Amino acid sequence: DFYSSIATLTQLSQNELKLVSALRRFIVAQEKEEEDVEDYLRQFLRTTEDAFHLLRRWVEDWQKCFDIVVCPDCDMNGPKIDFNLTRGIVEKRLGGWPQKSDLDAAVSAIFRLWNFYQFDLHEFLHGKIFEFETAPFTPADVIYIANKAEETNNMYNSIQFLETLLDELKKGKFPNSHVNSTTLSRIIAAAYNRYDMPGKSVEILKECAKAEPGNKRLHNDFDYFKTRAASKSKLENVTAFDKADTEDNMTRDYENLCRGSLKSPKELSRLFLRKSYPDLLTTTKQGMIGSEDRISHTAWLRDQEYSELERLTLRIKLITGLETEFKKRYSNTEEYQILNYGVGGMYKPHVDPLSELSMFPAECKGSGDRIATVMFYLSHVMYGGATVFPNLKTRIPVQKGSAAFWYNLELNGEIDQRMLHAGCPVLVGSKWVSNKWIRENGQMFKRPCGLKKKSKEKRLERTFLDCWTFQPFVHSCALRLNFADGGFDVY
Ligand SMILES: O=C(O)CCC(=O)C(=O)O
Ligand SMILES: [Fe+2]
Repeated sequence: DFYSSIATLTQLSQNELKLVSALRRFIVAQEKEEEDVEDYLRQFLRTTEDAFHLLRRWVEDWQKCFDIVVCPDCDMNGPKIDFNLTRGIVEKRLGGWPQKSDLDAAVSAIFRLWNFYQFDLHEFLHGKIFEFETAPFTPADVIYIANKAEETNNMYNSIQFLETLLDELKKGKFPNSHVNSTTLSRIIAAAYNRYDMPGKSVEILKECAKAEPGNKRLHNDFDYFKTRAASKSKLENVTAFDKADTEDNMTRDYENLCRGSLKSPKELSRLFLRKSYPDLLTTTKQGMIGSEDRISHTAWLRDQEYSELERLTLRIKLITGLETEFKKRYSNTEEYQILNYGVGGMYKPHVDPLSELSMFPAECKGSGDRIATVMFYLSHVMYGGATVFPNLKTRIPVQKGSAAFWYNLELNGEIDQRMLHAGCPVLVGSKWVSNKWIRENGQMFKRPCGLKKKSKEKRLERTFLDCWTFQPFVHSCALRLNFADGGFDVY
């Protein structure tokens, strides 16, 4: 899986440079021999950085280059052998070539981001998302993306992309397009027809049919859709393309919070940690989750691997008043979990307790469930990526060096459903976070349990969800907690 993290995309990008050099060497050698160089190969040597374009190049365009250069029945000369060798080395280094599924994931991410953040599609096609620049799309890219949407039964997205492209083509915003607006209108009309809306197909083609009386194909289509529309007994459901309005309140709150429309005073809290660990994923054991619920890469770090982590765990103990020691058995905490989300990466609403003993790591088998979560934000994200709590209507924006703390369990040990939370999709940037889950074991006198759910808590009762503010440059463990509601504590 190459898609779900910026770290792997960066790897692709770096390795691509090697391929580009080999291809350049090949072209130079061809030119020296005064042999023709295919236009495709020359044009190909442009680079862009976003996931969709990067993956499209790897999955489709590079393949085409290989087919041209390393054709099965042509002689393998020096530069050809060199190029082919480089391909083999790069493939080996990457542990496999990016697959169509990676590209599909990048396309799904485009839709997810557009649905979440509702950026302007017209601007997006020209490489603009809010104030950010990305690579512009060609009409062929947009048609490719729309086809993908249709393949996954998402006609709404498909039609929206195509109609936006048509608008832009008509405005002359794609001057060098190989697709003209009549061809695109026919594509859109056919899509409506597949969705059993031939009336819409007729409407789409009306204008070009008038303007191009001699266009036979167009008129064939037009007549066909007219006949179909006339034979349809009932009216077309023209609202069929409205965005499905089936979302429950929780999902709506989740999306609204991600857009930032429900602000919380907690946003004012900031925590500055002295150290972050941006490069650890590549040096320790790795895993990845590419499920529907979570799109990110994961690594785990034991406290003992870095002395900084041991100190950090001690800090958590001092702040929370909970037992945090990491032990081989009956551990009070889990290893540090490091997560990296790329563009489009996210984590759907969930609660952190695992409930099932079989999912517990060995050191926590007898440690009870995740009583509390401490989550550190290790990177800035340019847009998106907030952590949101739909039931509390609260969001914590990403702020490098800050951390959030919350209890997952009620005092009687039941899961506290208020703490349902989610990681919003990253729109621009790369999000790194780290979780330290604190277990029930050892907290007996630290957070005494009660028989009832709402038994009164002795301390930190205001802080079932907190963002921490570390004043920068405080000495190791003497830190100050700045509660969002104005409270102030010194440890
Ligand atoms: O990335 C986030 O903001 C949330 C992560 C999270 O909830 C988790 O890892 O359990
Ligand atoms: Fe979580």
